[in-house]
Amino acid sequence: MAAADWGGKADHLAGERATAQFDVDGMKVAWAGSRHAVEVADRMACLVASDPVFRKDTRTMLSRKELFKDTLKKAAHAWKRTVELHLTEEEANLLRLYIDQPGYVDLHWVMFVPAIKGQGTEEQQKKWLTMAYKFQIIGTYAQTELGHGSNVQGLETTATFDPSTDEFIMHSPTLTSSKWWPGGLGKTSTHAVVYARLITEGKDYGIHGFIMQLRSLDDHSPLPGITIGDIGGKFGSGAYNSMDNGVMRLDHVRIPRDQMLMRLAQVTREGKYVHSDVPKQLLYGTMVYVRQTIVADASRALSRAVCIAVRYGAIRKQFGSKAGGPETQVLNYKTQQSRLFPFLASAYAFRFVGQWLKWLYTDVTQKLESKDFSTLPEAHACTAGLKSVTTSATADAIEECQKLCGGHGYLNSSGLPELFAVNLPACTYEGDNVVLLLQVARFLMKTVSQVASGKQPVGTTAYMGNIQHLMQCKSVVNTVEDWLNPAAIKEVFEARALRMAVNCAQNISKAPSQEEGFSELSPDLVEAAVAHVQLIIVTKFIEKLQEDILGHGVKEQLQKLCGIYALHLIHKHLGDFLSTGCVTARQGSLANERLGKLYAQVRPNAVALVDAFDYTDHYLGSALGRYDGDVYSALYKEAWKDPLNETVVPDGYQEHLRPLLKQQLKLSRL
Ligand SMILES: CCCCCCCCCC/C=C\CCC/C=C/C(=O)SCCNC(=O)CCNC(=O)[C@H](O)C(C)(C)COP(=O)(O)OP(=O)(O)OC[C@H]1O[C@@H](n2cnc3c(N)ncnc32)[C@H](O)[C@@H]1OP(=O)(O)O
Ligand SMILES: Cc1cc2nc3c(=O)[nH]c(=O)nc-3n(C[C@H](O)[C@H](O)[C@H](O)COP(=O)(O)OP(=O)(O)OC[C@H]3O[C@@H](n4cnc5c(N)ncnc54)[C@H](O)[C@@H]3O)c2cc1C
Repeated sequence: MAAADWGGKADHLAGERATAQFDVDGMKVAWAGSRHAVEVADRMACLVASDPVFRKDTRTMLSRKELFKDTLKKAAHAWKRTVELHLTEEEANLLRLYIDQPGYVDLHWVMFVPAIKGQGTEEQQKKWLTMAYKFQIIGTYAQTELGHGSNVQGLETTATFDPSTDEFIMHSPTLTSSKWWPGGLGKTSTHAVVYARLITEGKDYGIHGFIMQLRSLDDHSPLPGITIGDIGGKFGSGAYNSMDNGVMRLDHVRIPRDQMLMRLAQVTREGKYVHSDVPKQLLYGTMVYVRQTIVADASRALSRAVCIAVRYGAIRKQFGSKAGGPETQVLNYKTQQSRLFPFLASAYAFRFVGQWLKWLYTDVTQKLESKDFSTLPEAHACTAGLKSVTTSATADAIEECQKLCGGHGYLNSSGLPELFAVNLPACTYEGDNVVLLLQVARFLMKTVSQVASGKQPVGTTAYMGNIQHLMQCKSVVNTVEDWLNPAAIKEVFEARALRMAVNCAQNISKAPSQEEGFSELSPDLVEAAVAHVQLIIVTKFIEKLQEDILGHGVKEQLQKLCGIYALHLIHKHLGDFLSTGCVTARQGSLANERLGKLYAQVRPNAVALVDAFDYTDHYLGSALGRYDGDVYSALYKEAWKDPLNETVVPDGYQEHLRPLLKQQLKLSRL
């Protein structure tokens, strides 16, 4: 299908496709998760690619105002098509994804609706979700303030209950309490879930969620007492500037009591605070949900960058043989392969761990519904850790893919600058990645202490129960081939993660207090958390290979990619593996040798492996990553679209360039 908007012209990558040793259709199914997923994604991608309203080839050339208006137009058109075509929720989500332009609808569907679902009572859900589902109201998630983002408990906005009127008074007491960042808040949202300190009967009960109407449903003007606007331009052209991230100040704005989200806690008519018998952390449930979706976003973004760099690498040629033979495709350089193929493997690894995380989230949600809260800490640690590791790796990889494409990768028409700019903030939003890794570390330290007191850990920390073995085992790897054994790979990752966590726990216990020790050792704790999360990713990839995977050669390719993912981490973090005594220097170099062989085996399959992502040229948005590989014509054509090329002689020539040139000419004649 990826050729659908390609039109059957000459395929410059045909030779590359002919060398593939596996069934690309089968790989598409493995990547997407099912045949149904491939089919529905194809249909939605084609729907978007064939609709002129969803064009995005000149997006980076638009002014902020034009870009914002274009986003409003696309969102409205998408909704129109959703209704006209009676799209299912799955189809509508994919439609939004392939439109590929961040906008208020993301916050509406990904945060506002889930916040009400998770924290609203049945009655509140009925009232607000009915309107939200029909887009009669547009909502956002207003948590972060100018002064605090990571420290949610430090938020300053107040919601003070007034029993005389049965209302909350929503107020921003300081400049730093201004809401700052919520997407869609700046210019679009009519409503928001606003997080504020609940004060009743003179007592501060901490942060709670409240539904507030922000703008008139007649003329869109802000309601009395609400000052609201956009926070200004952001990194890169196009990119996240399509989103109206907003600032909001509240001046004693009154809302009815029943607009406090009351599933987790209530305030009675008399003003009495009542907390339900559920963990207070459920207030953070929306963030857990979104972090889980961000892992899937990361694998998608990474796979787009890799697709561009692989296809371009197969087209781009530099230098020939000394004997004057043909020039070399840059993808054939071993240095390109060792930089790029780990990203290819990571894209698949993140995709599979994202599919598993979605399952975990669904499982935990079902347990929560039946009041089983036991798996909540693990769900928090897994979503926080995986969000952090996958988004950081993705942002770094997109930047490296730009370099892998040389100068042309720096052009907007390569698609890479925008891809980088859109995905970079994923390292910050929904929790700064370091802050989240410290949460994982906290969970690990608790687990280590539970293991020490004889409790058997479960789920993703079950390996810690094997402490006697893992603290002293030596890797059995003795030859390059031994690194093909998944059990050998898993063991060294388990041993490294456990030993790093136990080292941290032992060092913390030497500190004057737990808190001081945690703070002092936080850089080590972050590394221990990364080791644990990488173990999860490696494990889930290995488990994926134990499933039924159909299609000629598909499993074999995935085995190679799994090997690359794991072994490149051993190579990259060799210091960890050596210092914890999990591998010897010799085993480290055997891993590297194995890695080189795997790169050579993947090389003839590289283009087909990125074809399996099944991206249309529209979605990829890259002159370098085109399906047909006709890179140079595309680059040439794209250049002429730039507004600078609208006139042959540029604006400003008469005022600035001509006088300068004339003056210099005159001086030279003197
Ligand atoms: C071309 C592009 C195409 C389009 C692309 C479109 C992409 C669309 C995708 C859209 C997705 C997103 C859009 C971006 C929108 C962004 C939104 C936001 O950023 S919203 C704001 C998010 N804010 C944060 O994440 C704040 C981070 N901070 C926190 O989460 C917490 O405060 C934290 C974790 C730092 C904890 O703080 P603290 O240490 O103070 O602990 P607490 O006292 O609060 O907690 C004690 C206890 O609770 C545990 N805990 C913490 N969090 C959770 C949780 N979520 N679930 C369960 N448990 C939790 C914590 O570990 C402690 O446990 P204990 O047992 O006591 O150790
Ligand atoms: C594009 C974008 C969209 C967003 N959308 C929304 C939205 O829709 N709604 C919303 O409510 N918010 C939104 N946010 C806000 C976002 O959630 C916060 O920016 C994020 O949670 C990080 O918080 P912060 O900005 O306060 O960073 P800070 O916490 O101030 O971080 C600054 C630095 O301090 C470090 N640091 C902080 N605390 C610690 C610690 N305890 N230990 C060690 N290091 C620490 C961090 O690692 C970081 O390097 C958005 C942000 C962005 C960039």
